[in-house]
Order: sequence, then structure tokens, then C-alpha cells
Amino acid sequence: MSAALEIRGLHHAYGAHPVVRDLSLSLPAGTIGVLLGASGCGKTTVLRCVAGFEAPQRGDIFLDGRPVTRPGLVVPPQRRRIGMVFQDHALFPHLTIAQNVAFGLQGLDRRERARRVAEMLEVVGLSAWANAWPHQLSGGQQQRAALARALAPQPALLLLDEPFSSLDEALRARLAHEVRALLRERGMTALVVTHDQHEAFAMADAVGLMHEGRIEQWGSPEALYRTPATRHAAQFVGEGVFLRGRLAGEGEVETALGRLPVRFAGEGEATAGQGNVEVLLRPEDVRLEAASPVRARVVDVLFRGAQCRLTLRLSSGEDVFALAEEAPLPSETVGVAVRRGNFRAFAG
Ligand SMILES: Nc1ncnc2c1ncn2[C@@H]1O[C@H](COP(=O)(O)OP(=O)(O)OP(=O)(O)O)[C@@H](O)[C@H]1O
Repeated sequence: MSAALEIRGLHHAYGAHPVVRDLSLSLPAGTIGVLLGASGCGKTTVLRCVAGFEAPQRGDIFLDGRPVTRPGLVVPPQRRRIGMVFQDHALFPHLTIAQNVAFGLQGLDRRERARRVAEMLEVVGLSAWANAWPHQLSGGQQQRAALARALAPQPALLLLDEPFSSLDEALRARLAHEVRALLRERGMTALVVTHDQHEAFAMADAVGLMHEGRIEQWGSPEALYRTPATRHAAQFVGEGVFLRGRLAGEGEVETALGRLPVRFAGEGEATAGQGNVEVLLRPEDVRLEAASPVRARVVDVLFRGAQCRLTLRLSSGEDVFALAEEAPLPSETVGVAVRRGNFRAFAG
């Protein structure tokens, strides 16, 4: 079966400034893909190409196996069966919520349109607000209304551009979760762009980490977090530090935390640094262990509720993070151990 969305070799520049470079991705039907990256890396431009608002210089885009963008062909947005949700709600202020949702349903007769609007409002939990005006809704409700409007014409693909960025953090997390459940339930295929990794992780089946117009790594949230392909990916996703080390045999590195088993990110990496290696350590990789011969000094304690994130200074002068349920005193000397299993390593 062909993918619901396929992008091949997409390249787009504004003037002389390339913004998307040789980007390819494939989204199977019913899955949610997220493009994650810092502001300016080209995420929105990819979305605009998929929607048909931009004609890229190179590359092909297929929806359900049908070409919609290729050299010499740009099918207009209204003929792509795409729904869109943007960051800033973008509801029509002079239309009620029900009228907003009905907006894309002109082709249907009145009864069918009313039925579809009622169904969509029910799906997003806004039935009671059908006759309200957009300004009477909270930010989260407005985003849900925008989602109902985008879903109402039964698009083949939904595009969401920073859909929850203007909401506060708690609501953002809840809505991301809710919207994922709703899209999964309806078997929707969606491409989301965001700079927020929590939003990305809450929604994605697969995440594409974008950097300077390219997808640096495409994979599950777990893969991105645990086995980042590049140093940039390791730094952009999650917290962590790089600990210096020396290759000390097959797949082992000598560090200030002892000898650690490692897996290198790329082929040839093991030898590229002439034995110098950097090992990625996430906070949960390091813990306190009173009897451990490896000692460290507590230099910072960040209270996070269920756990504290500690910054520990090793004898080498390097700092690592650790998680602990009970906070030691600042400046206290503690014993430190690492979790078992392989660590991600990069040539130093
Ligand atoms: N219409 C345009 N004309 C010229 N340059 C543009 C245009 N749209 C975007 N750019 C530039 O292209 C680059 C990528 O923009 P884009 O909006 O795709 O990135 P983004 O990753 O979505 O960032 P953000 O999250 O800030 O929107 C930026 O440097 C931006 O200034």
C-alpha cells in the first residue's frame, strides 16, 4: 500500500536562501508524523509545500500515491483534501463556532451539513458552544474548534502548525494528548510541526528532527531520545551531558565514571576521534550509590516534585546530571553509579 503522504527530495529556497534541502519522508495512512526543530529550520515551509501554498524548486509530493507537487505541477490547496490547524486559532471572528465548523462544507445539503457540524462539535467536546462567538472561548477551546473545522470536510491528511504553542504548558500537554487520541480513533494521517519536544513526543508515532532544512533523524520518540544519530540530535532532545573518555577496547570507554559499555552513533565513529570519545549521559543514567568508589560533589539541586535533578561534579571536573528521590545537601560528597546497558557515544 502506498503512503498517505510521501515527500521525495524536496528542495525550496526563498530567493538565494535555501530553507528546505533534499528532504524526504513517508507517512503511512493513520499515523502521526511530527517535524521537530528550532525556529527557522524550515518546518513551516515543508508544511506549506505539502499544502500547496509553495511551489518548491525541486522534489515530488504524493498524497495517497497521487502526485500533487512535481516539477511543472502544483495542485492547488483546495484540491488536495487537506485540513489545516495553525498556532493562532484563525477562527473567523464574525462567525459562530458552528458556522466556523460549517465553513468548509458548502458542497453538502443543509441537513447533512448540520449533522456533520454537530458530530464534529461533539467529537471535540464543544457541543454546548455551537452558538458562541470565537472570542467567548478559551484558547484551548478555540484550538479544538479549529480542529473540528479542519476535520469536518473529512480531509485525507491533516496538517498542524505549532497547534498548541499559544497555550499554557499544562493545557498544551493535555490537548496534545487528547488530539492524538482523537486522530488515532478516526484513523487520521497527520503531519505536525513544532519546536516543542514535549508536544512532539506526546503526539508522534514518528518524529523527524529537522536541522537547517534537513531531516537529521527520523524515528520513534524513544529512538530519538535513546539513540540520537548526531550530537545535535542528542542535545536538542532531552537533557544530558557529554562525558569525555578514551576508547579502552571493543565497545568500551574509560571515563571519570569508570569503564562504560558504549555503542557509537555512526559507522566509523569509533575510530574517527583517534580514541577520544564523548559519551552521552541522560539524568536517569546516573544515580547515587553510597558504597560506590566513584565520588562526586553535589553542585546543584533542582527540585522537580517526585524527583530532584542533581548536578554532580566528578573528580575530572566534569559535571553530570543525576536523578534522586531525596536530595542530598549542596556541596555534600556522594557515591555515584551508572545504569547498566549501552551508552551512546560520539567520536571526540
Ligand atoms: N515567504 C518567505 N520569504 C522569505 N523568507 C522566508 C519566507 N518564509 C520563511 N522564510 C525564511 O525561511 C526560513 C525558514 O522558515 P520556516 O517558517 O519554514 O521555519 P520554521 O522552522 O517553521 O520556523 P518557525 O518555527 O519560526 O516558523 C526562515 O529563515 C524564514 O525567515
